[in-house]
Amino acid sequence: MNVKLVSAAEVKNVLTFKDLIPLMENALKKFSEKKIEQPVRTVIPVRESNGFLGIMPAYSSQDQALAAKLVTFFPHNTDVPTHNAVIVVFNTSTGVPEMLMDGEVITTMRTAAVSAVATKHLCSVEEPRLAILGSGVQARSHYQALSTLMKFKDVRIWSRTSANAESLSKELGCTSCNSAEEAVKDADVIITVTSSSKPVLMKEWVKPGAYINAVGACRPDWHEIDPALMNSAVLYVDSRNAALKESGDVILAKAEIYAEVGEVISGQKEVVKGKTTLFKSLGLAIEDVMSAKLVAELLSKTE
Ligand SMILES: NC(=O)C1=CN([C@@H]2O[C@H](COP(=O)(O)OP(=O)(O)OC[C@H]3O[C@@H](n4cnc5c(N)ncnc54)[C@H](O)[C@@H]3O)[C@@H](O)[C@H]2O)C=CC1
Ligand SMILES: O=C(O)C1=NCCCC1
Repeated sequence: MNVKLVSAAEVKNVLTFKDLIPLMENALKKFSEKKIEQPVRTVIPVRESNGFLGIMPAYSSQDQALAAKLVTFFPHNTDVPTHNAVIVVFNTSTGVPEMLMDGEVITTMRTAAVSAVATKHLCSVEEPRLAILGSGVQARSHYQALSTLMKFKDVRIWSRTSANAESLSKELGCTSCNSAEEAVKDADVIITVTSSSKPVLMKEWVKPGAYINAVGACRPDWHEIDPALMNSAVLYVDSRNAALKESGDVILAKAEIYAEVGEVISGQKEVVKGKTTLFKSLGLAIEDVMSAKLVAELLSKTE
């Protein structure tokens, strides 16, 4: 077996949001058009660490892309990232494994790119006030991704560790806030990217008509969003099947799913305008598979 290893540095060198955002838009569209082979991910709990191993395969015949991501989430990690991943890329004619690629950078970037796509379709405010709850890897990548699509009137960041919020705010040229309520006041776009298993965003703090990218809380007994907010917002998801199995935000609130964001992109569903709107992101294998194919193509051009 002759498998090419692709490091995180090599992925970082070639992957851009300029390429990734339209690619994720196309991946979400194809997923909701049922053109993708993808089960809901298998999750192996590692209870001693309150973490898990996720197994995420997908295949796109149209793109001749076949791969599987193995991703771990250990929320209490301090010296290493809380999320680590590898992607195995297979030859679609023979099934022979061809690449073993870093999946952490791809996960970091593709997740933010998906939120940027959802924001483009579901938020109509020209120069929004942005609030970010959380100050980790996804907080930074979400700011970077959305900044490629829009300017912000102002940006406020809250984190349970104020020093981390201050540090990221200084890095990005934003304002750090001492409470989530202060951060989201009058915000047009809110991004929740915490590892909290209890709500960090309450309905009464959110301006009517605001748009929320809810990215954390990927287990059925974890939630980031106040159930009252889940039940008052127009709810979009990346995958109905994944949301109904994995999303505590949806399950615990018994919230009604209006549409997959891919159904909006493909024109199967109209956007409901003028109402508080929430996109619940869980992460789809096809996002990783298409990202890995792009990285492989970009790397081949540099050889
Ligand atoms: N939807 C998707 O496709 C993906 C979702 N995620 C999720 O996004 C979230 C953020 O991921 P990363 O930024 O990579 O993690 P990270 O570990 O880099 O950052 C986590 C952030 O959450 C905060 N936090 C942790 N526990 C908290 C609590 N109990 N209350 C309030 N804040 C708390 C931390 O202080 C930190 O600011 C995680 O829940 C992760 O599982 C991650 C990758 C993909
Ligand atoms: O899609 C992913 O990759 C992940 N989603 C939820 C948190 C773990 C990684």
